[in-house]
Amino acid sequence: MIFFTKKDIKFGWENNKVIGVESLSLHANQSSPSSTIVFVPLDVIFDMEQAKLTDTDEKVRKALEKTRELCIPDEKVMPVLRQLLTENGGNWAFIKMDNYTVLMDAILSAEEENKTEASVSSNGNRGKNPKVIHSPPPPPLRKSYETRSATSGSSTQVVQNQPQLGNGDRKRKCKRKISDITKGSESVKISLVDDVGTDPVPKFTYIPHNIAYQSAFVHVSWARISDEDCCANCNGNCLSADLPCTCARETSGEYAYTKEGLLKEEFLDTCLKMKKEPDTFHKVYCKDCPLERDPDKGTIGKCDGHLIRKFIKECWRKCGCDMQCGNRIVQRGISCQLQVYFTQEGKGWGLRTLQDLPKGTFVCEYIGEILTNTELYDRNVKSSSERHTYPVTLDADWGSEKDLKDEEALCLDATNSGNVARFINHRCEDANLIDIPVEIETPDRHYYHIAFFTMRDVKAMDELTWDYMIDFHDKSHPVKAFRCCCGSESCRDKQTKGSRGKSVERRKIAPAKKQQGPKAVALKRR
Ligand SMILES: C[S@@+](CC[C@H](N)C(=O)[O-])C[C@H]1O[C@@H](n2cnc3c(N)ncnc32)[C@H](O)[C@@H]1O
Repeated sequence: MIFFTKKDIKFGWENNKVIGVESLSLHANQSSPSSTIVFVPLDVIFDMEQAKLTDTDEKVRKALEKTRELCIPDEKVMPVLRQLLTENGGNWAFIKMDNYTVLMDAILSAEEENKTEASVSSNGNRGKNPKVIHSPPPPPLRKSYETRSATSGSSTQVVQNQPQLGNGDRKRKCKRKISDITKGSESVKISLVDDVGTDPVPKFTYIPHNIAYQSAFVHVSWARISDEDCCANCNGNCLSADLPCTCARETSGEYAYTKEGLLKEEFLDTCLKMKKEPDTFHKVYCKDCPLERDPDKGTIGKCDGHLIRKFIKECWRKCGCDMQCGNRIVQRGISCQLQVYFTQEGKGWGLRTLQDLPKGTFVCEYIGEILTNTELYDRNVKSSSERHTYPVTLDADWGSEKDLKDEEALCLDATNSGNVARFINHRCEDANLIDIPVEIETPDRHYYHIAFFTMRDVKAMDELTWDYMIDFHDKSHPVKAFRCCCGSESCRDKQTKGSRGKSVERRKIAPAKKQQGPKAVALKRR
C-alpha cells in the first residue's frame, strides 16, 4: 500500500475515471511518480486508518457517478464530499441519503457560497494584484439564520431558490438544514433536513434533561437513596462482577442490559407483551385517579386502571461503579446518529436513524418539562389549538401509591422545551421503538425517565416510530386524536380512512377548550 502525505494538491484523472483530487507526495521511498501512481481522494486517507480502502473507493466512485450524471465536475464534488465525511464521522449512509441528495445540496451550497465570496472579493480587491490560492479550503457548506427569536440559540442553514445544476435540467426545491438542533448539548450532532420546505422550522428550546416546570415534586437528594437503592461497594463495571449488585434488584437480580449495551431480549419481550396485551397483566386502580379528576366540575371519574410497568434501574451517583459501567446506558445520553426530517405522509416532522440499529439499542429519552397534571390542564386551556401535541403521562406506578397528590401526578411536556424525542411519530402496532420506564436518580416512582429502545433491528434511514397507544375511537377523550397516517397494515384508525373529506375535517378540529380536562393528555394510553 502506498502512503501519502497531504502536500501537493492537484486534481487527478485516470482513464476518464477521476478517482483522485489530490496527487499526494509519496512516502516509502517512491521518489518520482510513475505510471503506477494512484490518485487517492483524501477521504480514502481518512478511512485508511480503518483499513477500508477498497470499500471507500467504491463508495466514492458511486457518488461521482451520480454527480457526473448532473455534469458536476469531480473537482467540485471531492472537497465537499471530503468535508461532509469529516463533519459526519465518515457516515456514508448520510452522504447517500435520498439518492445522494445531501451531497448534491452540499455542492450547491458550496457553489453559492463561492459565488458570494467571489463577488465580495472581486469588489474588495479591485485594483489589487490577484491573490494566488493554491489549495483553497472547502467553502462553508451553508449559511446561517436564527430559528427562534428570543430564547433559542439554535442556528439553521438555509439554501433557497437554488440555481440550476450543470446541464440545467434539474430545478432544486427549497431546502432547509440545521446542522445540530441540540446546539451542542448532546454528545452527537442531530441535524434537521427538509426536502419539502413548506412547514416552518419547529420552534422549541432543546433541552437534554428533564426540568421541573413549577409545582412538580421531584425531590432528588442523597438521603433519599438508601443502601438498597445503590451499590456503594461496587467498582468499575457492575456487569463484569461475579454477582449482580443491589441495582439489579429491580430486575429480579439480573441486569436489564447485555454486556454489549443492548436491552436483554427477555426483558424487552415482556415489555412488548405488556404493551400488546395489557389486559393479560395485573392492573391497579387509583382511588382518586389524576386522569379522571375534573377541577372545574369538582368531579372524579372512575379510574381505567394502570399497569404496573417493568422498570430498568440504573446505577447512579451514590454507586461505587464508574460512568462506563454497563448499567448506565440511558444516563450517558444519545449515541446513535439521528436526524429530524420532514415526513412525506402528512405527519409533520419525524425522526430517523442514519445508522443500522440492532434490536435492544437505546435511542433516546423522552425529555420535556415536568408538569403536574393540573399544570398541563391549565396549559392546555391557555394554549391555542396546536396541530401537534407533545405531552406524555408518567403513570407507570400510579395506583400502587395510596393517595397520589397533585404534585406527584406528573407528565412530561415537550411542547416548548424538549429533546429530539418530541419528533418521534406514532405508528400503530408495528412501531420500531418501545418506551420503557427507567429509575435513575430517585427511587420515587411518580417521577422516572422514559427511554426508547429498538424493538427489532432497524435499518439506516428508517423512520423511528412509537405506538402512542391511542384509542382513535374513544369519543369521550377530551382531545381529538389526529388522523393517523402511520401507513401500518394494522392501523387502528382505519375507520376514518376512505373518506378524505371526513378525515381532513377531523384533523382540523381543535380540541374545544371547555372540553379539555385533566384527562387531556394527548398521548393517553388505551
Ligand atoms: C410528539 S409529536 C411528533 C412530531 C410531530 N410530527 C411534529 O411535526 O412536531 C406528535 C404529533 O405528531 C403528529 N403525528 C404523530 N404521528 C402521526 C401519525 N401516525 N399520523 C398523523 N400525525 C401524526 C400528530 O399531530 C401528533 O399530535
